[in-house]
Amino acid sequence: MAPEVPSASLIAGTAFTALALRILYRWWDGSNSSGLPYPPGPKGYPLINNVLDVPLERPWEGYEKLSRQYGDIMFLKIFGRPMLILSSERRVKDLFEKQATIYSGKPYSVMLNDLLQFKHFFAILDYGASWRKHRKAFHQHFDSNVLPKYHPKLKKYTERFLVALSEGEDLSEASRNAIAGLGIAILYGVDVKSVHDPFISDALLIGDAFKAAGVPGKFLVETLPFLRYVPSWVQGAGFQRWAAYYREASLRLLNNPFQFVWNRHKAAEAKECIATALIDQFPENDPDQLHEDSIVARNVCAMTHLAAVDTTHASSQGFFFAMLLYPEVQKAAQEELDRVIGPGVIPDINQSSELPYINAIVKELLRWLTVMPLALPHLVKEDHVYDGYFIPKGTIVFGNAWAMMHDPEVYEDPMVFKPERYLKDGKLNPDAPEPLAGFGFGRRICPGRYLAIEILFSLVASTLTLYNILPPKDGLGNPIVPEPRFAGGAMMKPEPFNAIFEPRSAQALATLEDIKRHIS
Ligand code: HEM
Repeated sequence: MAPEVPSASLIAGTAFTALALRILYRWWDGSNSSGLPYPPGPKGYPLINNVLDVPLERPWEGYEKLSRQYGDIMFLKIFGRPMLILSSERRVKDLFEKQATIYSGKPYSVMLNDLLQFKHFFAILDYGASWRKHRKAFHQHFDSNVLPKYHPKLKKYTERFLVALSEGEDLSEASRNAIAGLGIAILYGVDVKSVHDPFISDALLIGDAFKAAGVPGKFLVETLPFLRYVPSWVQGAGFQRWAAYYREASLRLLNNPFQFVWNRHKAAEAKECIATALIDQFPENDPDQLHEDSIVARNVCAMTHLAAVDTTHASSQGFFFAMLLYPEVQKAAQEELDRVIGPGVIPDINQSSELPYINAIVKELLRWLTVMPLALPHLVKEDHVYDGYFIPKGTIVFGNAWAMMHDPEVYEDPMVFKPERYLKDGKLNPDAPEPLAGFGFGRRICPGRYLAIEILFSLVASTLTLYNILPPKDGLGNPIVPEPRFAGGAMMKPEPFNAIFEPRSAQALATLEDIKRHIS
């Protein structure tokens, strides 16, 4: 008997089911409309795809392990959202650099942009005309050729740090005060002495929120955006209450310091700084343009404030921690300082080229403690075919900076802190790899990297000139050397630790006394 002709509704039902199954299968098996495969990656499950493959704790290490199996370009999907992990210089160059027009977007984050309202000063997260204006301002104020004008301030805040150590202040707080104080002075021309000053405290608060929100997979609302409409009183909507708390600080950070300087500048009472330089460029006779430029200027200051402090502070903590674990590195550095500059004499930042070992310590610090191990994600702006693979528009791309800077093929004994790897015949080796992946990639590379390196150089050189950095002792007088343990969400830094700062010599004490006399 001939089979019955299916009714119209049966056809529609069957077609719908077939289509749904096909979509599900594609989601699952990795095929796509281009006919080309996605880059290799773990298979995952229908609907949730690779959710179970995503490492939430120390994700950089988890992805590095996965990439040993799947390769240096690895593709995953999270609830249908494509994600790419690049783990080698070659892949980073090919995509972030050579295809920069496609690979320089920033993913839209519901938590960051909408719930925390960071979108105001994260207009920079977009990749368009507005971003170019922001980026131009960053270059104008942070390229290496303009840094000398900040050197007197760098010296002043470094000296405050050295004195704080001599007075037994908490190491982490002292270095944060110095770095944040320097940032505020450069940006807003204001001298703050403590992280408890409201000029700084909002930035620290926002930094905490940013670090939490930056962990991929931390908030379900990123994957299921409709959750943003759930009212905060609903059971399980703790993320709404969390966001409301930080939202207020984000608006204060954006507006208050800048407005304060603008008002003072109008009264001719502001000190010269980046904010006043930006204000001076405002087109007074074009209200629309003035409005737009004033938003960019606020964003530039707030964004820099936020981007500079926690990162550089985490790196500085990495240095003090490394000195406890590697006393021989400390000795070698002090030998160079005493020989080239003289005992108890703090080198000027302009003498940097005479101190290859100190420079090598800074390089090794940036590699060993990769503060931003997965840097920050980029977004693919259009479909792209690369090396026979299809990479769809909307893919979120991470460069695994940690994996690149701990690749044993490039850095022998990658877990060991070894400045010598950058030296040859007592000089910096021009053929040694540059460990800069921790500053991100391509057109989005950190514009503050030159300043960060100068701050670190200044802290390293001056501290080692004046102090021996020693582990604390137990009741029997035995040194307690900390375990090399690093805390990390989106950012990596050593777990809290203690260190003793012992003035190295009579000359060092005399220098400290001299600083105390002239410091303001
Ligand atoms: C050790 C210290 C620092 C580290 C490890 C660091 C790292 C990074 C990373 C990984 C990115 C993302 C790059 C990308 O998307 O590919 C970034 C962006 C940025 N950094 Fe830094 N940074 C540091 C210090 C600073 C300082 C001192 C400043 C300011 C003076 C600064 C300002 C910025 C800004 C404005 C961006 C956003 C650039 C954009 O999206 O176009 N950073 N940084």
